Amino acid sequence: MDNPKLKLEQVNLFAKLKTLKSNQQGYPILQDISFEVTKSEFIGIIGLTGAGKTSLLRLINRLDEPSSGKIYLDNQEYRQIPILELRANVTLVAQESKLLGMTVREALAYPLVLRGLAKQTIEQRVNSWIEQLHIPNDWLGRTEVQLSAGQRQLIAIARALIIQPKILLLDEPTSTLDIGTAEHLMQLLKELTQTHQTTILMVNHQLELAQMSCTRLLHLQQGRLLANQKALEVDWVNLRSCLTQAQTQLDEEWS
Ligand SMILES: Nc1ncnc2c1ncn2[C@@H]1O[C@H](COP(=O)(O)OP(=O)(O)OP(=O)(O)O)[C@@H](O)[C@H]1O
Repeated sequence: MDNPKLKLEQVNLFAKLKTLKSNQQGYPILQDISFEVTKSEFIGIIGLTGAGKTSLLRLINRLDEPSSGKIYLDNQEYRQIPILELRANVTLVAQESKLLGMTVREALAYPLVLRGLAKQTIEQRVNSWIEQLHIPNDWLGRTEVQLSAGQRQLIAIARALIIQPKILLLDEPTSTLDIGTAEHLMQLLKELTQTHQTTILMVNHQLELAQMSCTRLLHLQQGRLLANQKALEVDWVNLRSCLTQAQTQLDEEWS
């Protein structure tokens, strides 16, 4: 793959536990992860509970550092990139997002205010995303406590889209959305990879949504990359049944 946008090279992540002595290593969370992602790709990240999906997104957003191995953005090693510059290009929407006591409209505008954009530009961009995401007007004056989990999730996604990052990291973005809203969002995100060359990495347990949007699938199993496959080459029926079976078994072991 020529000139990859994002590249992970033999990345390992071990748990940092307070109880460990200085010469001890925590248990492995991610092991020997290597892959490359180019512009405009829509990557689905799947795997059972605890497979390491969120940990992987956190590393790519540099909320955590790899214990060993390297991550590159446009051939520049992550640690060489100033953190604010990195986060302006690589934005994470976590599973739980906060609106910091602002109203929805204020929260949507805030990242653009921080970037010093003109008031009119901010208003135009905010209104455009409100329209594209079908956000009803009566949500705009509400604060976090007046929103449902699904409404909060959609606002968090809107806030990330408004920044227009080069790489968008989504951790289970549809987990609390109704199916119609989820499908509409997948369609919008897919268009964004084409119109803005945005690269998307999305953790999603809902395989049918990954199937409708993703161009490639990364399958994590117990912290290792089990498969890195083009979406068109994935046997979705078989994958769905394997994952369901394995998750049931895992749930039984834990109960
Ligand atoms: N801060 C941490 N310290 C120690 N262990 C952690 C930490 N965060 C995650 N882990 C462990 O790392 C493993 C991977 O967790 P992670 O949250 O990345 O999984 P996941 O695939 O996102 O799971 P889920 O689908 O349940 O969200 C789990 O065994 C978890 O217990």
